Parts: sequence; structure tokens; C-alpha cells
Amino acid sequence: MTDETRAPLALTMGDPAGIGLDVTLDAWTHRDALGLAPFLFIGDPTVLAERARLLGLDVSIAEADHRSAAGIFATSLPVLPIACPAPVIAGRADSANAPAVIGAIQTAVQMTLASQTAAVVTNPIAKSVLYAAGFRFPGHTEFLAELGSVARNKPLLPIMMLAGPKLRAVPVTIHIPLKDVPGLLTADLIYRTAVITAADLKARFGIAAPRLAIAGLNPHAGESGALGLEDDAIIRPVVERLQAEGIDAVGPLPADTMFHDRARATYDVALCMYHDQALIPAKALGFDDSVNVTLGLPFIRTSPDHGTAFGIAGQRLDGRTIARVDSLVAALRMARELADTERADIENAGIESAS
Ligand SMILES: NC(=O)c1ccc[n+]([C@@H]2O[C@H](COP(=O)([O-])OP(=O)(O)OC[C@H]3O[C@@H](n4cnc5c(N)ncnc54)[C@H](O)[C@@H]3O)[C@@H](O)[C@H]2O)c1
Ligand SMILES: N[C@H](C(=O)O)[C@H](O)COP(=O)(O)O
Repeated sequence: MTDETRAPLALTMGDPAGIGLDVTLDAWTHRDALGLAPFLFIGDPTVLAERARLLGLDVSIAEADHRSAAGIFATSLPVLPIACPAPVIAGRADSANAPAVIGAIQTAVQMTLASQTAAVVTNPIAKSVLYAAGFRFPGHTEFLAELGSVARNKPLLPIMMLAGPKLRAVPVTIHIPLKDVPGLLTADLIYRTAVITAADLKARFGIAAPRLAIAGLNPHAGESGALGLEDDAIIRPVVERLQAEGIDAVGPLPADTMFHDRARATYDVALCMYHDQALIPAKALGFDDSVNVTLGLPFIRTSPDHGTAFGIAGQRLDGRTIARVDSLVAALRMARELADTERADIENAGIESAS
């Protein structure tokens, strides 16, 4: 299949005051040099055109849908229009635009579930801005799990993986206050996160027998109980259960010594107990080239690993946008690869069952 016959990627607008628009425009501008497959931007075309003007970029923007996007991608940035209700000023978030931000995500998911688009790639949202408008999900990950649950009529666990060339890391608890982590860290949550992570690494990332390194919660993984009880009481029995079930898991490991070069060579993914335990090493080792990918969904979703960066939105330096495009490019490439792998698997399964 060629770029023009495959379903395009669905790329959501994110917060229109953030750098999502900058990196989208930059990615499309350099699409040939970067070898990017077609994407359909879902958001406000007028706001996108205004950002291009602000950044001094000569970008042709054309309204499109999933059928026309790939065909025009070579000459125009295709946009499925969802209008922002309030004026957009780069760098100044406005919760009045939350319906358009959320609507773009919902539309991308619906289109991908209907196979009109191949995968969902999300531009960053500012969570607090959406909360102010009544959005009740902590972030994309939890919202997408809910949309997937409704589509499949069964509850799905939200699982976030930050994936870069140097590290894959999964936080078992995600967007919750640090003080709530110990109370929410159950054996069942760690076990289900580990099983789904291992299954997705196998099925989607082609790792035949994924090696899981499971972090402790406390300093020195609890130091035999002297520095905390959760490591031995909750995490260790899960690791033993996973091992008994044939999953290659080790832990609980002291988190301070599991991210250096030699340690990382011994595993495929680090399972961490809370957000920053996973995301600090992930972003320190690969802020520009890591991808945030949601696991366990009935569709593919990737995202750049950075946020809305309001402080640099709409700004240029030395002839390019200040916002670096690398992480969005990595997210678009990963989404395309995962979608093509999934399609090839489905086609091969069809051939096998027919033969
Ligand atoms: N995927 C997402 O939707 C997502 C991810 C992370 C953060 N956020 C949201 O973004 C908002 C801001 O979060 P934050 O300040 O912690 O993180 P951030 O990633 O927006 O910014 C952190 C720092 O990195 C810089 N930066 C970020 N992306 C960059 C890029 N592409 N090129 C150059 N510099 C870049 C920023 O200027 C800032 O100095 C928050 O509301 C948060 O909820 C959203
Ligand atoms: N926790 C992510 C990060 O800091 O990069 C970010 O908030 C994105 O999360 P969602 O993809 O769930 O919005």
C-alpha cells in the first residue's frame, strides 16, 4: 500500500494556545525531509493558519476528511475542521476552548475505531485548563481508556508508557498526588499493568519475551522493611506471581540504581510505582525523542512526551520555531509503524485462517 491508499493518521489539535500548532506546522513543512506519512489534523483551520502567519511559515491549509487527506498531503496540510469557540492567543490558555480540544480527541478516536484513520496522535493538552471547564479525566490516558471501554463495553485500565531509544517506562499509578500513591498501589493494579504491558510489547512492539524490571516504592526498595513495607508486602509477591506465570520480571528493584546504562541493558521496560519515578528518567534520557504511548487500548495512540509549553508557543528563533518538532515526529513515526504492523498481522491472520 502507498501513502495515498493507507488510512491517514489522526492528529488532534491539543490546546490551541500551546506549541501543538507550532510543531504540527513544522512537521508538515518538513514532511519530505522527515519522510512523514500523511496525517489529518483535527482542529481549527483558521487558528492554525493564524499561527502559521505568526511563525512566518508559508503553509497551505485545506479542509479535508479521512478520504481526501492522504491525496492532498503533498501540497496542503489537511484539516478536519472543529472550530474554537473563543479567540486564540498563542501562550494564553482559555478554558472556553475546551469543547474543541476535547471534541478533537473524541473525533480522532471515533474515526480510528471506524478504521477511517489508522491511529490517534495527540498534541498536548493543559490539564488544568480542561479541569476548569469541567473535564473529569486526569489526562488523555484516562480519557482514552474510558472511550475505549465504552467502545468495547468492558473496563480498560489506563496504561501510559514513555518510550524512547534509551528507555521504556510505565508508571503504575499515573496522574495522582504523590501522597495518594501508597494507598492506591495494590497488587492487583501492579499485576494487571505488568500483564498488559508484557502483552502489548509482544503484540505491538515485536518483543517476543519482554523483560520487565519492576521498581520498588521506597528508598532501597524498602531496605528489608526498615524504610517502608510496600516493597516486600505488595510488590515482591506480584513479581513472584508474574515469574510463576512465565513472565520475565525482576524486582522490586531500588529505583535509584535501575536507570543507569548497564542496568537498562538488562530489561525492555521499567515498571515504576508513580508518575515521576517513570517520567523523570524517561524525559532526562530522551526529552526530544521519546513518545508517550497508551497501552491496552483497542486503537493505537501516541503523543509527543512534552506539554503545551505556553512560554514558547508561536515564537521563532534563528529561522525555526523554538518548539522542537522531534518528539511529535517520533510520535507520528511510531503510530505509523504500529498501525502498519497491526494491519500486516490482521492480513496474515486472514491468509492463515483461509488456508
Ligand atoms: N501529552 C500531553 O498532553 C502533556 C504532556 C505533558 C504535559 N502536559 C501539560 O502541559 C502543561 C505544561 O507542562 P510542563 O510545563 O510541565 O511541561 P512542558 O513539556 O510543556 O514544558 C517543560 C519545559 O520544556 C520546554 N519544552 C517543552 N516542549 C518543548 C519542545 N517541543 N521544544 C522545546 N522546548 C520544549 C518548555 O518550554 C518548558 O521549559 C501542563 O498543563 C501539563 O498538564 C501535557
Ligand atoms: N504525564 C504525561 C507527561 O508528563 O508527559 C502527560 O501529562 C501526558 O499525559 P496524557 O497523555 O495522559 O495526557
